[in-house]
Amino acid sequence: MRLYIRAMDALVIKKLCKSFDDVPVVKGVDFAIKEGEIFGLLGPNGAGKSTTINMIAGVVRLGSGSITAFGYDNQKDYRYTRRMLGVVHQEIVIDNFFTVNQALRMHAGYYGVKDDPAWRHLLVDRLGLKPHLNKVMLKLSGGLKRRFMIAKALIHRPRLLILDEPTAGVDVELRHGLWAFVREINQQGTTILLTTHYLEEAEQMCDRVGIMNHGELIALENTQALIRRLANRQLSLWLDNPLLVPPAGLEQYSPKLKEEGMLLLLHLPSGEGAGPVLRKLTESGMRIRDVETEQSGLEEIFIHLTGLEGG
Ligand SMILES: Nc1ncnc2c1ncn2[C@@H]1O[C@H](COP(=O)(O)OP(=O)(O)OP(=O)(O)O)[C@@H](O)[C@H]1O
Repeated sequence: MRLYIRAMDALVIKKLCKSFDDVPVVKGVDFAIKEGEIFGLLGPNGAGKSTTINMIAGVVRLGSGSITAFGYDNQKDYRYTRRMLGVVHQEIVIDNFFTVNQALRMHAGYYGVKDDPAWRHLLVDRLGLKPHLNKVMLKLSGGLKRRFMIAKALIHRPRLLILDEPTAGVDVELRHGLWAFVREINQQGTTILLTTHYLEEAEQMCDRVGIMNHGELIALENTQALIRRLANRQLSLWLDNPLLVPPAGLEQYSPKLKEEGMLLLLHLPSGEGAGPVLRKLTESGMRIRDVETEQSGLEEIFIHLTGLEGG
């Protein structure tokens, strides 16, 4: 008999609902995250992502449904789940008059965890906070406050790190550094749930993504599988001889001519290779000098599914 060992669920969300003033903003959301995953919760402004995350974190009261973290109910077993989660909220919340060092030590105590200087130093080091340890928080720049919030969320070594827009308003270099660090702690075993408006980052970072729109989950899939299933590919054909109009019979590929008729652009539907259309064109006598294909990504799928522009 073969034994299958399944990864434990880090988070299980069932039939989650929430209304504010009788207006439903989360409408029956179901999903589960496996331990060790990097999961992205995406959606346009107002889709209900932060409300969902705030219910997971226990800072917004559940409307109905259930949330279980590592097998513990986040209502009944709040004392346990609080220890297992580290949350970086979207709004910057800091302890204005404490220094970075004081605040980090204090937060370990808040979670009932003994101060672990080696871990604290590693966080401080990896998040570039070392030169700022003795500064009061009030005087930190926005980017440094974000880095502090990430250090604070990790100080008690949570098993699930939740990042709600951690790179909003952060410069490109710091964004890369933060994601590299998130990847590193994920490889060391921490499960990650994140939201971001930078869909390219979600595409690169997330094993799976859930897309929310108007309080509902409208897609939930392995990121690359979603892209393969829904993304179109653009085929660019550089021709030997210019065309005045696109060749007949290609309507399904929405043909367009550019570069004074020397470049023919075709959209390949998802799942269709370039072979058949190339054969058809060469058989019709068209001389093709060069071919390029370009795969659209999560951004285009997001716009297609939500009908809205991403970030
Ligand atoms: N405390 C609150 N009281 C009343 N309405 C709220 C409250 N919190 C959120 N909302 C509303 O709930 C809806 C969902 O907001 P939420 O912040 O969850 O969306 P989001 O997907 O995180 O958006 P964003 O990407 O802009 O952060 C919005 O219409 C928002 O105005």
